[in-house]
This record gives sequence, structure tokens and C-alpha cells, in this order.
Amino acid sequence: MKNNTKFDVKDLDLYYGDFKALKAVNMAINEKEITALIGPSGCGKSTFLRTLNRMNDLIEGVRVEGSIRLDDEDIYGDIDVIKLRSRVGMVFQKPNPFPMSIFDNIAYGPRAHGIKKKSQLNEIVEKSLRRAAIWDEVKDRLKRNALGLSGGQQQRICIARALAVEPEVLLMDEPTSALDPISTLKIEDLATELKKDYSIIIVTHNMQQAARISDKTAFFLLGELLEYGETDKLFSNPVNEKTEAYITGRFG
Ligand SMILES: Nc1ncnc2c1ncn2[C@@H]1O[C@H](COP(=O)(O)OP(=O)(O)OP(=O)(O)O)[C@@H](O)[C@H]1O
Repeated sequence: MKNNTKFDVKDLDLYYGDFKALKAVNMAINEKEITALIGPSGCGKSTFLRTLNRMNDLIEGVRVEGSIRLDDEDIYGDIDVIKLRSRVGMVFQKPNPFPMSIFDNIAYGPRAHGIKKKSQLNEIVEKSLRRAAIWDEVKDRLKRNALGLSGGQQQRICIARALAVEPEVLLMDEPTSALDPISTLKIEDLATELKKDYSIIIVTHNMQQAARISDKTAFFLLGELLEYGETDKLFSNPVNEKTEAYITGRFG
């Protein structure tokens, strides 16, 4: 394993009952980079993303074969899944703040991990909101319900909530598909800023977005990883003709 590899995925198969949704995926994902997962609807992008923090465990009938190492640990071995999910945070397509105050949203994870001291929580909340580039917009209304914010603000609250437990990786499943263009750019700028400290893996249907922000791109088709490499190269000079057809909008 190269020393900047965050995830090392080997011969990964995933079944939903009898249906094989991921087929022999091999992929080394670098730390402190943005890796984009692209491909037509139903090709397995979200399924793959969820294997990285074992969110698929929550779905009945799922079976995983092969291995995924996070740093040097097999995450399908005998590990603490709760700890894994605090190391590997997740942000979803639809902003999903909890129906509680902005402060309580961000303090939720740290409190669940046993942090009770008000001064410490204050510090974590401020730091997380600053990192998610939303502190200035909400610092005067931390006690208000997070559901009163705009969609773009709610998504940054969700990113702050994920950051509050000090993860190493952020998984983002189409984080901007429900947002307007300006909010989308804010999240893209934020992701670019965050990659200095975190490894980011993002599912996107937006090819321009993948080209704009990612270092590496993975093209999935029918459960297979068809092509994976430097984003600039994959978009300018793809090896596989199906990749080319997809990125030039000829299918999907
Ligand atoms: N919970 C589930 N049970 C059974 N099959 C599932 C389940 N979730 C996904 N699948 C199937 O697995 C395949 C991959 O789905 P997945 O959602 O990972 O694709 P995707 O590339 O993320 O699609 P989209 O871009 O539409 O979100 C699809 O054929 C889908 O129908």
C-alpha cells in the first residue's frame, strides 16, 4: 500500500440478495484528495460509497466479499463500526439537519461521544461551523431551528455536523443535486478547501463538477469500475470508449 493511500479496495463484490451490485472493484483512494465517482444511474456509485463506512450493513440481505483497508485496518474485519463511522463521515443528497437548533445539530455527535462541558462544546461548534464556511451566517442565531435555513445553508450545517466528530474522510453522495447554482459553488469551494485536511469521496451526476473539483475520477458501469485515474486525463483522454461515450453525453 502506498503511503498516501487512504482506502485500499481489493476484489470487492457486493450482493443485494442474489443481485450482484458491485463486481470485483479494485481501487486505491488517496488521502487529502477529492475522488469523484461518476456513471449512469444504477451503476453502483452510492452502493460503493456506502461500503466505505459500512452503511450498507444497515440494509437487509447485503453481502460483501473482498476487502477494504482504511489505513492499515480491514474495515470488514473485527472492528468497532461506530468508531469507523466517526472516522468516515457522510453527507447526503438531501440536506438532513435534525429538527433542533443549529447548536444542537453540531453538538449532537460530540455529545454522543460523551463530551458534556459547555465550553468545550462551544469551541467544537464554532470550529466546525467555521470549517464548513457557515459561521458568519449563523453565529447570531445558533439557538434557532436548523430547518429554518436555506437548502444550501442546511447542507453546510450537515457538513459541519459531520466535521464535529473529527473525521478523517468525508463521503458525499450527490451533495449539491438539490441545491441552486450559487449554493453548489459554495459547497464545491468548501470541498476544495477541506481536502487540505480530509480525504473526500464524492458521488456526482454533474460531469463539470467532477472535472472542476476532483483529483481522481472513477467511472462505474453496471457495478464495474471501468476506468479510474487522474481527472484531467480521464476527461481529456479516456482509455475506455464507454467512458468517452459517457463523458461526452452519448449515454446515461
Ligand atoms: N437496498 C437495495 N436493495 C436491492 N437493490 C438495491 C438496493 N440499493 C441499490 N440497489 C441496486 O443496486 C444497483 C446500484 O444502485 P446504486 O444506488 O448504488 O446506484 P447509483 O449508481 O448510485 O445510482 P444513482 O445514480 O441513480 O443514485 C441498482 O441496480 C439498484 O437497483
